Amino acid sequence: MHVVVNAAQSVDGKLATRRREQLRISGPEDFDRVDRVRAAADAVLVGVGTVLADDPHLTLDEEDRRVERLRNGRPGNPARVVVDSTGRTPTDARILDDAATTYLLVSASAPPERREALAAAGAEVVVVEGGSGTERESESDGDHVDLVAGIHALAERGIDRLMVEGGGEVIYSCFAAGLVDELHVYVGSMVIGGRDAPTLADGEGFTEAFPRLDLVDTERLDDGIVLSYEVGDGTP
Ligand SMILES: NC(=O)C1=CN([C@@H]2O[C@H](COP(=O)(O)OP(=O)(O)OC[C@H]3O[C@@H](n4cnc5c(N)ncnc54)[C@H](O)[C@@H]3O)[C@@H](O)[C@H]2O)C=CC1
Ligand SMILES: Nc1nc(O)c(N)c(N[C@@H]2O[C@H](COP(=O)(O)O)[C@@H](O)[C@H]2O)n1
Repeated sequence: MHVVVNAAQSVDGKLATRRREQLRISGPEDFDRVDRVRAAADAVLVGVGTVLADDPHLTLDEEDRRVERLRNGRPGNPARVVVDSTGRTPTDARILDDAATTYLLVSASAPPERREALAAAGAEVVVVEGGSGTERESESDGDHVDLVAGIHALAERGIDRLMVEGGGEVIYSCFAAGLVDELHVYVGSMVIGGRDAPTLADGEGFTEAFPRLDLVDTERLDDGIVLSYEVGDGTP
């Protein structure tokens, strides 16, 4: 599985305001780049925090890209994935419409009635059992789906290339589990501030074994810059 993380942040590293309201950090040029990254992916994954805050759709904006995918024997839109331990995704969330397959990765603690309601609303609910650990961390408590096992379940469903679009809790967990191959960060020319505003990587935070990144590209778009990294093997 190849995992690409993409996010837009302010200069001070925030993904949104302290109120967790969706905020336009980038502009049309960057949204087009994001659309290209989505088009190359088999699935786009977010955490339930992002679904509750933004109600994203996560489909392709450009019809030409959908047509090209169909021509190549792929679904028009990539599948959508929500990491949602207890099944908090609203049944009327935009992500559950019929524009693409939507997988909800829940943990065994998700109440059966929520699983049933979400399946009835169109989701393919996948119960992720606690799996094997990784070199860094494996999480499978009530609030955290084991991402290693979750990614394995997605691979079994034919997903080879996964784009992770946030938010900060899930991005941190992906790094903590050693799953990230590429990181693309759009840095918008603004300051958001706020100690409680979500950042690119929240969660517990690292105190050692910090993931090391190789800067492989920079690109000026809109009034900001895209930084593209490959994730190193952990040696400084
Ligand atoms: N600027 C940008 O590019 C983006 C900004 N955002 C912003 O980020 C905020 C949402 O981010 P967060 O609150 O961090 O939520 P999140 O989207 O990272 O979801 C976190 C939730 O997912 C669930 N979860 C299940 N398994 C998990 C695991 N293994 N690791 C982590 N979480 C797991 C937990 O319930 C957890 O509270 C919103 O304000 C949204 O607007 C979100 C996406 C992109
Ligand atoms: N790349 C990017 N730039 C911004 O300025 C943003 N605010 C975001 N936010 C995330 O994009 C997703 C929206 O998806 P749909 O347009 O609904 O398909 C969502 O996850 C936002 O948090 N991204």
